[in-house]
Amino acid sequence: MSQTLDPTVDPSTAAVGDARDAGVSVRNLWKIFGPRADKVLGTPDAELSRKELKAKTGCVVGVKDVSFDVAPGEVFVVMGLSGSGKSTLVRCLTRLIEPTSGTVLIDGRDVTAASESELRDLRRNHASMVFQHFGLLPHRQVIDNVAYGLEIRGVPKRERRAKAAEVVDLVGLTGYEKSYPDQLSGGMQQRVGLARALAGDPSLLLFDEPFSALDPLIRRDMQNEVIRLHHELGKTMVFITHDLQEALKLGDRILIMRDGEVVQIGTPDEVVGAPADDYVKDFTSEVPRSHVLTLKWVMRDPRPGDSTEGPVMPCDTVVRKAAQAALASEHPVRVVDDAGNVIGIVDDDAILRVVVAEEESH
Ligand SMILES: Nc1ncnc2c1ncn2[C@@H]1O[C@H](COP(=O)(O)OP(=O)(O)OP(=O)(O)O)[C@@H](O)[C@H]1O
Repeated sequence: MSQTLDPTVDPSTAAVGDARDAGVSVRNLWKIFGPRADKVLGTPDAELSRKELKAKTGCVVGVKDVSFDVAPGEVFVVMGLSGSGKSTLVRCLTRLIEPTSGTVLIDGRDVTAASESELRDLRRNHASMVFQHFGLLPHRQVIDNVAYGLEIRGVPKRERRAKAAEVVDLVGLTGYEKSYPDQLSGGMQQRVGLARALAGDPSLLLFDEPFSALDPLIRRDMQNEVIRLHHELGKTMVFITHDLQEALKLGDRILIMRDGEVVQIGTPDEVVGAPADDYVKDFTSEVPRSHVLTLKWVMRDPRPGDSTEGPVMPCDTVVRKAAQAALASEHPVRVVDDAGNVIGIVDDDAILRVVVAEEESH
């Protein structure tokens, strides 16, 4: 998909000035719920575990010192178990929940310093949210649900209907413009929610577990829909899920949260190939590695006597995709970087080790 940021740069130490080019930039974000929450920060209590802090002060840490950047056009997934702080984090981005401290920039604009009217402008025109519960207006037809945000903005009827028709078409709902929400299946209602979010042409889409309540097959369709829309529109997306498969499928990078904190930020292959700790390892243990790991993870250094006749493949080729051609060739695969330089060699047994280990774990 899009270009990812350099994972070796620790976002918590990168200068905020660098963040102006990011689609979203978050620095040292905290949200503490409870009485006198703002008194906790800057004291040793802030270092307590979530459980200890709750016992001592009655406050709950929703988000704890979180920093990250999302590149323009990137799909950034926030993943974690229930209660890990995902919803709080994404709501802090547009201040639907007021952060206790920290900064958030969206398209270079400082959200944390924005006035009420600037916030309204941000939510209407720049950052749209898609929720699990669609929040559709039951007495309005699809077309008017989709156009609702434009209506609030004061866009004339003819213009907003034309724009709504365009996005209804984009999400595959042509023919249902005059239907009412309760005449649609869950998946179709979610498409209306998507269309509504897209109607204002925001640069950023925020998804809060939008597909969790859908049947698995419909859910897969909707994930594919998001991928297709991303290819077509290239918008920056922050997508929350507790489902690792969904995270791996959609994310250019994944942020894994636990108890309000960041445990790891990485590309899907980094999260599966080099989990930051046992928590991430547990999460990823069921993942079919050949579907996620790229040749970069299984190649060895080139040696002088290596055959130069094997197939050439880019280092970001997923092992499963490489397997057939690799195993069919008598010569090992030559792995190349973007410039076409051979940076590694993949022998058959390296491929088989991944594939066989996967078979054994199932
Ligand atoms: N308004 C609130 N007041 C007090 N505590 C809250 C509030 N909202 C959330 N919390 C707490 O903050 C923590 C993070 O909650 P959050 O809803 O962000 O997690 P989540 O990862 O999105 O979970 P889920 O997947 O279940 O929605 C939880 O411990 C939750 O109980």
